[in-house]
Amino acid sequence: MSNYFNTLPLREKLNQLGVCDFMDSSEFLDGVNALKGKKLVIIGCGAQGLNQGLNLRDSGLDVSYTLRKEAIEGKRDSWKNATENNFTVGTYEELIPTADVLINLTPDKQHTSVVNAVMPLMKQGATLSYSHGFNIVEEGMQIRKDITVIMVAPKCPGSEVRAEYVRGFGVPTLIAVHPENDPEGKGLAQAKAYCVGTGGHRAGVLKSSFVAEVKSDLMGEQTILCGLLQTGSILSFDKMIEKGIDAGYASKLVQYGVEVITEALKQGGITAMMDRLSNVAKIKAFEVSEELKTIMRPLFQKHQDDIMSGEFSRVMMEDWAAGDKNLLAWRAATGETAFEKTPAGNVKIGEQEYFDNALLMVAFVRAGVELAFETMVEAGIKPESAYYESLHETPLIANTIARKKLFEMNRVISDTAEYGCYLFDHACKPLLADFMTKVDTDLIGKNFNEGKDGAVDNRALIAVNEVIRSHQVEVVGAELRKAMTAMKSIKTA
Ligand SMILES: NC(=O)C1=CN([C@@H]2O[C@H](COP(=O)(O)OP(=O)(O)OC[C@H]3O[C@@H](n4cnc5c(N)ncnc54)[C@H](OP(=O)(O)O)[C@@H]3O)[C@@H](O)[C@H]2O)C=CC1
Ligand SMILES: CC(=O)[C@](C)(O)C(=O)O
Ligand SMILES: [Mg+2]
Ligand SMILES: [Mg+2]
Repeated sequence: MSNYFNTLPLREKLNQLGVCDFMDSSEFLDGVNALKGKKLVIIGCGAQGLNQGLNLRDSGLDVSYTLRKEAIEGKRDSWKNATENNFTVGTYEELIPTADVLINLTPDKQHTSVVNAVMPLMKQGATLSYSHGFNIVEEGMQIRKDITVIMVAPKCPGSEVRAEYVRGFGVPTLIAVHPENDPEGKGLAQAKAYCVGTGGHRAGVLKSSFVAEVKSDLMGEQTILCGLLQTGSILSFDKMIEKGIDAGYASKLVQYGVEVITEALKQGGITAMMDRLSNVAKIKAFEVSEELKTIMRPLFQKHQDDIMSGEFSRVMMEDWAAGDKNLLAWRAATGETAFEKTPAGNVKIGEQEYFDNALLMVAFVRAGVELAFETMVEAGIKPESAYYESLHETPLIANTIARKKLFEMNRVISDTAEYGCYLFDHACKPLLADFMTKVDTDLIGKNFNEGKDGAVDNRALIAVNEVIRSHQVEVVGAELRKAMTAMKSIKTA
């Protein structure tokens, strides 16, 4: 097997990277019909497996789970997840031959061995589905020619796939049919129905490609979504401790602050988030974020370049082969950070205080979202896709941090995302060392407006507003949010 993307001629690479059609709600009028009465069998019952299955069942589809023997015999968590939710669970031999659609929701590092094990058991003309195209794109997995291969990739953690559905909304989703495996031409209709089943169609669906999904998904998770939220949280917390801010307060400000701040982002983009600050504070946060963008841009570009060339996946697969040596060491190190070890204090922090006392975090979010968006678009990812992957998903990741800090984020996201998150974090912290020496408690820990009379230069303010509002992520975001009429507010701390 070899990297599928790298075997393509440039013309075809560009062609597949550029596949991105926003699907109008009228495309989903047929609901889940294309899958009604069909047998959906999910392999794996973890973050995506359980939550997608719950949504699909609530949408009227027939869902069961197949697990490896050891998981069933050992009554592992995946077995408990499925049985406690009253799903039928069976071995590969029992369930796979009955599946019309086999949904592979095992970790990416297991895909080659799992797919090789299940393929001989699949019936003629069945469909194999993925929620991330790594195995197809980066490893060049070959699937039997009678099988239809589709992807339905929710742009968010599994827990939030469920939470948004229960709220009556959904999460933006990328769907695709692998061009090498669409023998009957039914892939797209099935992917659309699947998306209705998870609720994705209420938030926005892009007709994408395996290639475009992989090259954007890896970038988002490594940089703004997980990597930078981790770096920003740790640096913000450490600075407050260094400057004598109460540890319980600092812990709470960061843990819940990311959620409060990014909730504004989700509702109204960077503009709404920045508008939560006073005018003086906004100008300051703008300047800080511009500086952060300058410092971090080369790192964002390196991540995107390594993702495009296949270097990232090559190195990560070496770690898979080494029994996840780096992943496990980095996971342990994250657990030892002072931020993780300091519980949120029992102090009241008002909603507005999360903005006023944390300009640095607002600046990190603006810088990270814009950089991820810009870097993806420069690399050939379409703006709509880049928007979902950078701006819309950030609050959905922040929700996991609010629950149980970086531990919870890294537990819920895929191992692939977790690996990339640590990789970025380890490179980013040293890059920001000089910058952080200049940061004081006016930017993180105390109210920036305190002791200031609030006066601003009108022209400076107008110029800052103009830069923020005219950024392409804001323009495309305003358009995409028009389709999000069912979006709900999240109750934050
Ligand atoms: N995590 C997320 O939120 C997101 C994940 N994705 C994608 O979804 C897919 C699933 O990821 P995720 O939900 O994180 O996975 P998890 O790690 O949460 O769950 C994996 C499941 O697969 C089972 N499993 C693990 N190894 C094997 C194996 N060798 N053979 C059979 N079953 C196995 C596990 O059960 P057991 O070990 O008990 O057998 C578990 O139920 C990936 O492709 C990922 O990229 C996409 C978007 C977001
Ligand atoms: C949550 C999600 O979309 C990620 C970050 O891509 C993943 O977990 O792989
Ligand atoms: Mg993702
Ligand atoms: Mg991912």
